[in-house]
Amino acid sequence: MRGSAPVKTFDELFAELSERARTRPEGSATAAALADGVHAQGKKVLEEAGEVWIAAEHESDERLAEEVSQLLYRVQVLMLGRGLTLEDVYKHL
Ligand SMILES: N=c1c2ncn([C@@H]3O[C@H](COP(=O)(O)OP(=O)(O)OP(=O)(O)O)[C@@H](O)[C@H]3O)c2ncn1[C@@H]1O[C@H](COP(=O)(O)O)[C@@H](O)[C@H]1O
Repeated sequence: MRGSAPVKTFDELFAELSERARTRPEGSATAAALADGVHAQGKKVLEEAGEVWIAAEHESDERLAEEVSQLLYRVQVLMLGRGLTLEDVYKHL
């Protein structure tokens, strides 16, 4: 995640990634991750979850926050890969 980017919410990121999924612009990390398929998207979720765990036990608050942001990103990519909406998830909260 780019540290100097303006702050955005979970919903705002999902809207941005949904647009990337729709338009698939060249150079988009999201478009590439979506093209990789659900198996690869799931592996990324697991990888980032492991990094969150390690950061929680051994690293700074800032590193942990960065890893959590990447996990949230990877979860959103997986949701888009499977065609889930935020509402599909929020109804279970
Ligand atoms: N928040 C993120 C974000 N978090 C992580 N990543 C991607 O995940 C990569 C880092 O993941 P890893 O730790 O797995 O990295 P790595 O395995 O060492 O490197 P890779 O070979 O996977 O790139 C970054 O290089 C990005 O490609 C993200 N890519 C995009 N976003 C946001 O998504 C939006 C759309 O981005 P684009 O799709 O690139 O336009 C923008 O707001 C971005 O800030």
